[in-house]
Amino acid sequence: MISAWSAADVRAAEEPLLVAGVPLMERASFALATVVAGDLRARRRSVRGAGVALLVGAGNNGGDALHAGAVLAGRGAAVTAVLTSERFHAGGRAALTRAGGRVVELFVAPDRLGAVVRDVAASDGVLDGLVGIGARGPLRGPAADLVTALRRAAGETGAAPWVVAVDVPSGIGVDDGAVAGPVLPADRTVTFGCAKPGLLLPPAALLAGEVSAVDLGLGLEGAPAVRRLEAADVARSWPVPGPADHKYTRGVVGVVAGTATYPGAAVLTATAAVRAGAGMVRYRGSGDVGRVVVGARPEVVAAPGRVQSWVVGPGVPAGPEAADAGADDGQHERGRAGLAAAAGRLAGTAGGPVPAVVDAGGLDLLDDRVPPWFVLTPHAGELTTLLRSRGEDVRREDVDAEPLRWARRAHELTGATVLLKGGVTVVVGPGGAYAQADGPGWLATAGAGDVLAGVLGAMLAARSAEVVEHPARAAEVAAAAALVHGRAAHGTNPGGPVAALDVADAVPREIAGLLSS
Ligand SMILES: NC(=O)C1=CN([C@@H]2O[C@H](COP(=O)(O)OP(=O)(O)OC[C@H]3O[C@@H](n4cnc5c(N)ncnc54)[C@H](O)[C@@H]3O)[C@@H](O)[C@H]2O)[C@@H](O)CC1
Ligand SMILES: [K+]
Repeated sequence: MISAWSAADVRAAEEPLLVAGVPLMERASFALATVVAGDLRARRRSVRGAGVALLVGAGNNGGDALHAGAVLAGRGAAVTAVLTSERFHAGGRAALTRAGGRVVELFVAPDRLGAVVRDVAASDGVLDGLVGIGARGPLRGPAADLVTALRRAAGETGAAPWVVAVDVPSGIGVDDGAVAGPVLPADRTVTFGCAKPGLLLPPAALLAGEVSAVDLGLGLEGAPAVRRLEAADVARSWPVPGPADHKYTRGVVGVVAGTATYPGAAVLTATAAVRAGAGMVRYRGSGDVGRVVVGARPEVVAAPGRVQSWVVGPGVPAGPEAADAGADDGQHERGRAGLAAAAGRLAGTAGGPVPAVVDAGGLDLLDDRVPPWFVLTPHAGELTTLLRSRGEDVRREDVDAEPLRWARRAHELTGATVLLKGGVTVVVGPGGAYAQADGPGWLATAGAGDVLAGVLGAMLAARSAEVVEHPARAAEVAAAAALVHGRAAHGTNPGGPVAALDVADAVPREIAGLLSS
């Protein structure tokens, strides 16, 4: 698991160590230099003679870059620091100069920007130490001008140098992942003490490259702001069936999905649930769709009975007009019944509440407040509609710009656990926030969301009572489903296009791989 703490939590954890005289900057900058030296060796065989540019801001982030630059200069690199502010880390500058590095004071000669940009762009490696966790708002002043000019140069020539971000790519929203101004995209981020939320959250996470954390022994306490599950976390909590298990202990998934015109979503959802290890999949939607589903997956039972998680809505049209016009094949009514059962409100039926996955058209069927063991799985457009229906003045662009904020708002407004689909999937529930980046861009294809809903339905059914009793678990299970789904997409055709049904078909092999590694 990767855990990210807020800037304030990191500062609070650093404080006692600094008071005790622990040389945190020395440790951080030496580790940074070691990583950069490794990259330079991998890219051009040797550190000696490599051209390294340091982009240096006013604070300790610039100090880290200067000290790391001094270490690299000591190993024979040709290091140039570009100072963007009249304030800079004096000790770092002195160390760099002693080691033979050069300093360019961009802040006293802004007219040199063009020449500086050419030199930086031609270097073998760039360390971005403009701002770190002390940043206030988007980059401004000479730092912003420099990054803007470097981005423009990269756009014009198509050639961008290797960029290592110091602690974070300068200018990202450290705590919220926002990108409100110019940011130099990094190939790698070397982060200190622990990951920061902005390194996991979109859109900033997409600018961080590969993230490596340097352990500073910070002793962070309390819950992290954002987590990211890794394969081992998912494997550790996977309910591997034992000899005493049977289909009801494995979990039965009830599915209401698709319409007669669009039965594919139902096939994909049911297939994914079967493939993810459901004890049984019960199709509870319209009869016409049910025949298609059973034709595709003979394991599916199209009859009433016990259900341990519901999946409601994939491929079901949204909007009351659809139901009025009969275009929903009566799926809205069946979906409502499934959700009432999941909430434990269905009169006359045995069994208590069970988890539910609510997707696409199912999102229209929700009461104002729903239990936290309901996992809503909207994409950004659907989340916008959901939020607007509850009085929020929000546009799709706002959700794209701040996915965590708006997923959290939807959680607060509905009470549900919210899984916001995207290149990075964000999950917010009573158990906290997760950000998963497991799937390739190729996964953005029709039907992929139906497969995710089926995988999540099976995973919730297997943990049905546990999730209802401890709803904080719902977010973790949802994040785990995103991981399985994303990795299955990689697995089905590494580096190339994927089809949704192929992703579902790759799920069993992916789970076996997780469990055996
Ligand atoms: N506190 C510590 O003990 C450690 C801190 N470390 C480094 O120190 C960093 C934090 O240092 P600081 O607190 O000095 O803060 P930063 O270096 O992140 O930046 C703050 C400085 O940048 C300027 N600034 C703020 N917002 C700006 C903006 N939007 N545009 C342009 N300039 C802006 C401010 O004038 C301020 O002087 C961490 O990110 C990390 O790199 C590491 O050396 C590890 C130890
Ligand atoms: K930085």
